[in-house]
Amino acid sequence: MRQMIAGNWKMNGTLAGLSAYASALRQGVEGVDLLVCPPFPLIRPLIEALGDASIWVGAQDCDAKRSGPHTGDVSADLLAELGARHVILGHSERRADHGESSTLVRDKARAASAAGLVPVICVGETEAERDAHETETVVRAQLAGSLPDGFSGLIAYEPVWAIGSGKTPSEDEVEAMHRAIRASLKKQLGEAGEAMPILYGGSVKPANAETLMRIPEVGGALVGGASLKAEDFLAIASAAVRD
Ligand SMILES: O=C[C@H](O)COP(=O)(O)O
Repeated sequence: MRQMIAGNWKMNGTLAGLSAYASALRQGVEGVDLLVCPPFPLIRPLIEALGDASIWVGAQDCDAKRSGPHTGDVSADLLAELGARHVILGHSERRADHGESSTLVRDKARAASAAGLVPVICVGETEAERDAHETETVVRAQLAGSLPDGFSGLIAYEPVWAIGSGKTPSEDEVEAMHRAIRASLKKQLGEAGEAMPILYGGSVKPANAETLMRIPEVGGALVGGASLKAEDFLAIASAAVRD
């Protein structure tokens, strides 16, 4: 199955740098789905800079409510109107920095789906939870709490300790967690859980992408730091499995 390589710029990127990035990305990579999630203000300019290239643009968060007196928040409906196609939800940085619970993530996923966006829901254990051998329990609980009934979208497994650290789990560990997530998805969603893409995220780089993308049940990557340089992002995409 075609893999998805998604870039999460986090709080990085500039308007001034968009044109060069988009030109480089427009060279593209065949047979792989590409998604770039810049900060909110860059969504529309990036869509325009990418023009007719088959590259999706998404957001890094949305609010759970459709509209109203919520200063500083951004609705899923507005993101969809801007042309965003996906929205990352429940990233560990949102869960940690903004105290987002799985219940809130679930409500955001509902709002995103209602607006026609494709949610990419993130789950993953901290280093302390891993050391306490609680990885599967934590991730199962996050899935149970974060996915609305009838959820349709993607999952990203991101061990928190692997994010931006240069460390990754072993291939066996990644495979075991992706299989555990698949089992949870089937249990929660039935048939819909069987084919739902499960991305891996956490220190994916051009040097390790080929190894990671060939692990069974890995449906692509959610890339942070390495998505900021178009050449690195494309190198990772080149390592993805073709359809
Ligand atoms: O959303 C992306 C992840 O947090 C991974 O970030 P990273 O590739 O910089 O480790």
